[in-house]
Amino acid sequence: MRNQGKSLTQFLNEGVRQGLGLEADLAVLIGEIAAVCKSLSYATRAGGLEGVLGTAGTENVQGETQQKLDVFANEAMLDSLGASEHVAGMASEELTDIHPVSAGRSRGRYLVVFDPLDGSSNIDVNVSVGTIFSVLPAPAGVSELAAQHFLQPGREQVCAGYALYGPSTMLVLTTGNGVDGFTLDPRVGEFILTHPQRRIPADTREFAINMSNQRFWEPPMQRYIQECLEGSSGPRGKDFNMRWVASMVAEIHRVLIRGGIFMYPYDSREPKRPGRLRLMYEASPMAMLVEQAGGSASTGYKQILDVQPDDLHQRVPVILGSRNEVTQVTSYHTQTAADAAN
Ligand SMILES: O=P(O)(O)OC[C@H]1O[C@](O)(COP(=O)(O)O)[C@@H](O)[C@@H]1O
Ligand SMILES: [Mg+2]
Ligand SMILES: [Mg+2]
Repeated sequence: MRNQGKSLTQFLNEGVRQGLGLEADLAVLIGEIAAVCKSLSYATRAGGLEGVLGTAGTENVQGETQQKLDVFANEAMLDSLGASEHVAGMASEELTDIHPVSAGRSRGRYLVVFDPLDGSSNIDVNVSVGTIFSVLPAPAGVSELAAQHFLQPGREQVCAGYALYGPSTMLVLTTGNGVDGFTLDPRVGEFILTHPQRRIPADTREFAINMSNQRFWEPPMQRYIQECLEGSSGPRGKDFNMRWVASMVAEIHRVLIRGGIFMYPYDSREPKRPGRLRLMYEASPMAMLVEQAGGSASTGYKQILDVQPDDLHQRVPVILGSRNEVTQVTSYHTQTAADAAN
């Protein structure tokens, strides 16, 4: 077994001391988020032993069936971060409305938005799941926190990250200074820096998309995937590999480790819904991580981090990962839009 590296606590303390834009109260908040993720890792690991598998028999605001672990993870986040003096309020995939935190004390400086358990269709089949979080500045001097205070574009995030509950548990985060990955050492119960300053290679031969939706995609996406499938004998002149885990956390982790492009594009299954993934607690935090690691994140028409949310649970098309590949897809969108305008 290898020796211990730097712990998350040491890393955060150093970040604050070096004045690299990491404020002391944000560092404390990140430590608090990490602590909840640790407890969720243990719950996920216990699986059937603790009776956490299966559906909860309820639906969330989006009409999706909640798994027991969705509910448990949501409550764990609300309970733990509700006790933080740095949090003014929270919003979650599993809550219809915002969850203000104040109760008799001065309001914290941050809003935390999260997907408490991402990939919940994978829980019962023992495949990787995770927690995605986004930290935004809280408004100063408002008497009552409202949903509109959360509706900030991803560029405003002061921290974004995820915990991945896989063969090992990892915490991957950015505060705007690159992307660092930590592995939970189960022997000491600490997150240890194992993947400092990740960089996503600009080129890739690996794509991730749910191919079962192919007939519902727009022409630029049809073209891009068709060309990937044609491989070395097609216009791209190279063979591609495909992956689909159905846990965004696991897909983005793969992209951060070895490159690739991940897409959940617009599709016409439900025309009023501009995509499957949620902007505020799936797309935006992942887009910040990917951009901070040198990759790119787009809806096809604009950078995800520039999308102004108009609803907490807003959906958005997502195309992110290796920079040159994302550029290839967006160029097809731009071209189609230009052709339609002429
Ligand atoms: O059903 P599909 O198309 O495979 O959807 C998979 C996508 O849905 C999600 O699981 C949605 O997340 P939740 O489990 O938090 O609802 C993403 O992680 C993933 O990319
Ligand atoms: Mg999710
Ligand atoms: Mg979820």
